[in-house]
Amino acid sequence: MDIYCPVDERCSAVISALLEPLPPLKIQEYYERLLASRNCSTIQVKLDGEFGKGVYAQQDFAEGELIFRDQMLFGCQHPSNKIECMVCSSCFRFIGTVEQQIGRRLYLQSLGLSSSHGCDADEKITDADVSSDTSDDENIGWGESNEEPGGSGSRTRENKKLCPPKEMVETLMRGEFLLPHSDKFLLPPIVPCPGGCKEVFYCSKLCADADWDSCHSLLCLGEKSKAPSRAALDKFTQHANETNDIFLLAAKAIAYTILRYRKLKTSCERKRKLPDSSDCFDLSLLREAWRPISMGHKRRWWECMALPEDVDSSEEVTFRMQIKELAFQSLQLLKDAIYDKECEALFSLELYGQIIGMFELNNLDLVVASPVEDYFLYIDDLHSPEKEEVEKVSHQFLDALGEEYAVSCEGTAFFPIQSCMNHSCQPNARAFKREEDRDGEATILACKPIHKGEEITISYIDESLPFEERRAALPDYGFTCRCSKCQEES
Ligand SMILES: C[S@@+](CC[C@H](N)C(=O)[O-])C[C@H]1O[C@@H](n2cnc3c(N)ncnc32)[C@H](O)[C@@H]1O
Repeated sequence: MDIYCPVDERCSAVISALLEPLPPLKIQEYYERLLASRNCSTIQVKLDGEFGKGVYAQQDFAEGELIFRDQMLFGCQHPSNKIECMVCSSCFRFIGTVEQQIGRRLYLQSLGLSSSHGCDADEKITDADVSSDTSDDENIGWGESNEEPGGSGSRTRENKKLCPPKEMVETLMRGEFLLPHSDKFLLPPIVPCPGGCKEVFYCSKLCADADWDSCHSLLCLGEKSKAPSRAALDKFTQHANETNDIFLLAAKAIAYTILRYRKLKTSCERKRKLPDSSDCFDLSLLREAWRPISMGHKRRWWECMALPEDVDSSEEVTFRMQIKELAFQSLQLLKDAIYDKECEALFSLELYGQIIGMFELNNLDLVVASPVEDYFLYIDDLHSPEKEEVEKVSHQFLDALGEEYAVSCEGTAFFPIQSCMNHSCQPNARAFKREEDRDGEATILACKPIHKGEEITISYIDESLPFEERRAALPDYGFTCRCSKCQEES
């Protein structure tokens, strides 16, 4: 039996209005304004081609040249990755100090929370975990504090990596113990959430305020949260962490639209010198608030999701229904948490499915390299005898961190311009982070010379695969490739 969502029925006219495509000229104008606001004149988004929107070169590019960097609209770090590294929740730069990054990870590792210890990867980490008094040292693989750091007599436990003394890890976390040469790898400070939650941190007040205004004020679990029910929000977040973090992105998109709608309405009322008509719904303002999301290529999540390999095609209908039910469960939890009467249509299963489908079809992996890696590589490059001296201090931490000593920040994000780039199995560009790209922006580089006017394409898959394998990989993106290489090879 299909799922019945009463909001779908009540808000059908508003939902249709929000999903109605804009005329091509309006779409082009939107991207012209977006690119102008970012001072980006090297590219253009047009609707000329075979596959809807596409990105086109406005100048020649040499091989290897930067074409553009794209600021994300919504992004999140994978919950399990939050254990491994601490980054700004807005721009995804690493924050704090190299010592704090190492100390925090060793501390959480000792609690058995690090994924490298096979713990539940989706376990929620809060500042409270980091600062809690762990009196039960029996469960922890600390080295004895009175021994030489990393000395052979240190106490270890089965399946635990050797950890430096607990006191040393704690002083490292508190910034009281400095590693040699760490001053060459300075990071922005840790700025707490303005709402008082211990779930997110920032690199600056600017990032904290921007995220608060954009969506976090409605999704914060702290005391100053504007969410109507923090308890319900907690349940929603737990459900997303346990099932699929794509729901966290969908919540950001909905919170963002509600907050934009409220701001637009307030400024409109001020301009018109109207009294505060707080419950008078204005469809044109909701459409305006929704515009950045309306631009993304969309389909319903449960319809566009590729069938996993372990699901037989005879089970397809059941599988898609289960996915739809999962989305409905998540939506009910979100609705309990941040419901807004005027924006009720955003809590319809139809729009929720379309938003998640948009992330499924367009998202790019978010990867930011770790400064901990830079630090240990720098130490490795030092010359004797300084290298040996420094390693006496640094190696105990490297050993304790283990093989995966420098985990990158990993997550998923939706980028407004990059998501307009079509796929080709012979692409002329690629999304690739250079050494200097240390934040969450997408970086698009030319991988061949590109001439002004040419369409800029990337490959969504490994384009070196043979035709059949490429064809098998693309259903994840919901289409069959019709690029010139595929047309020739088919
Ligand atoms: C990430 S979007 C790219 C932007 C999209 N053209 C738009 O209008 O928003 C991916 C979608 O574009 C279309 N597309 C991109 N590359 C294609 C290709 N090589 N062959 C066929 N369709 C393609 C498919 O509909 C695909 O689901």
